[in-house]
Amino acid sequence: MASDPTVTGVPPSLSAKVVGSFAYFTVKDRLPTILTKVIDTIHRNKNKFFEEYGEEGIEAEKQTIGLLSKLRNELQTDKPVLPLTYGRQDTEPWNQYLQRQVEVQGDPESVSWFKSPWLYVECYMYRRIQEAVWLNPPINDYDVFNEGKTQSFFESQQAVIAICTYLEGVRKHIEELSKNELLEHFRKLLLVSLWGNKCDLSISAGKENSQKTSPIDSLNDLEPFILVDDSNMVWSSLLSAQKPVQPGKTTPGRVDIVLDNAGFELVTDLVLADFLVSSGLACEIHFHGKSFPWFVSDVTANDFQWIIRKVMAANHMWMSKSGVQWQRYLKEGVWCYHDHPFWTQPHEFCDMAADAPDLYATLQQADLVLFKGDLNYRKLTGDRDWDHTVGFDTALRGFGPAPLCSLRTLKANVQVGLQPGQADKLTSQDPDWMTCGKYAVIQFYSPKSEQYN
Ligand SMILES: O=P(O)(O)OC[C@@]1(O)O[C@H](CO)[C@@H](O)[C@@H]1O
Ligand SMILES: [Mn+2]
Repeated sequence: MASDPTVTGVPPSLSAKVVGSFAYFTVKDRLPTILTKVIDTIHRNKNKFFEEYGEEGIEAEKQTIGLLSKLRNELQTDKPVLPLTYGRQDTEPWNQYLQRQVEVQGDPESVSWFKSPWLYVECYMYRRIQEAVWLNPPINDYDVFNEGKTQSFFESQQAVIAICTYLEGVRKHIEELSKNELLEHFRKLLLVSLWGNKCDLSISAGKENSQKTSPIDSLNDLEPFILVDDSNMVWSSLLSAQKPVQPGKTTPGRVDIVLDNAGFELVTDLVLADFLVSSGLACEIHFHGKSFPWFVSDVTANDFQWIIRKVMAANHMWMSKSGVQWQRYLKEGVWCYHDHPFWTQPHEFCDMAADAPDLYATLQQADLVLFKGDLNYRKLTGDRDWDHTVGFDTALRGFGPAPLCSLRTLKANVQVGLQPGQADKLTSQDPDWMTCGKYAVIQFYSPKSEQYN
């Protein structure tokens, strides 16, 4: 059975019912803005739908916009959350989750947009956007967020070139590197992947948000903004995953990366993954993405393949060489991409073992799981009003399929694992520290934690 949100000792979920909170402003302003942009995108593509599908395309465009306008109205007038109607594999779990909320909140009327957990209604909005698209063939495989994701990649070209060039430099000398040099490169590429998370399009409500400068050069300046840095434990977990195969020879472990955003952030993740394999720190990388467009900029299978094709086809030697290598890793099965419906559901991750046991079992096979981004952090910690000094392990509430690490820039007001006084100091310096995207954490937890202390 999934976790009961009323359990004593567990703080309440963040919610728009707290007027003036970040959740409140998100539901009141940011979500309707995102919905309006989606409607506008579909409308702008009317001619394209006509060219592809004739009158049927126009009709589908009209119907989709009708459903999305209705959704925006439900949100803005704080209507109860409605069950999903379109039958997909995930419809039943979504409707069961609604039922669970009704039980917790008392009656269906109170499970409304402004009165329910923020995490739940925000995820629900993306699922309803997709329902509106799925219900309207022939445009039912249209990705309403595609334009922003591809634009974010093209606008980050210089930064992509910079990190691919850096990667090539490391790869060339990889055999000669000392352990300390390897550690230094590892930490740099971990940080590049961490700061890559600044480039999401949901926090900016779809407004352009790309990387313009060289990410390697900015690392030193960004160092003071890392509030928790467990990178040494991540490194130790990789070393202790090395298993002896014969005297003097070891084989590295498996790393899973739970991806967040497409565009520049995805490139930083691929570069890190390439480094882990080519340095012998990992033998296999499993990427986990979303099975439909999610939170504006999250990676789907299409985005994943598209970006590798684009990097391969680039007009820059080291960039295209990286792309060719990544394609090879995929072909050889050294890298693989998975999606699972659980990633596009509203559950806290402490529910995963009960509600998606197959996914939990998959993650248990990893030696290290990297969780990218803010939404994953919210789900790791249940998006609850935790005291900032509560331990990351406590906030995980039993979730721990394998040693894991969150690489996250702060864009929502949940943060655990800080030192006493640290949050107060930040609040006095920078009242928006939890939501402005300027700060970051590298937070590690291992179910076998004694090993890393
Ligand atoms: O998970 P990501 O891409 O780092 O961030 C997603 C995000 O921008 O969307 C939500 C705000 O509406 C928050 O979870 C977070 O701020
Ligand atoms: Mn995202």
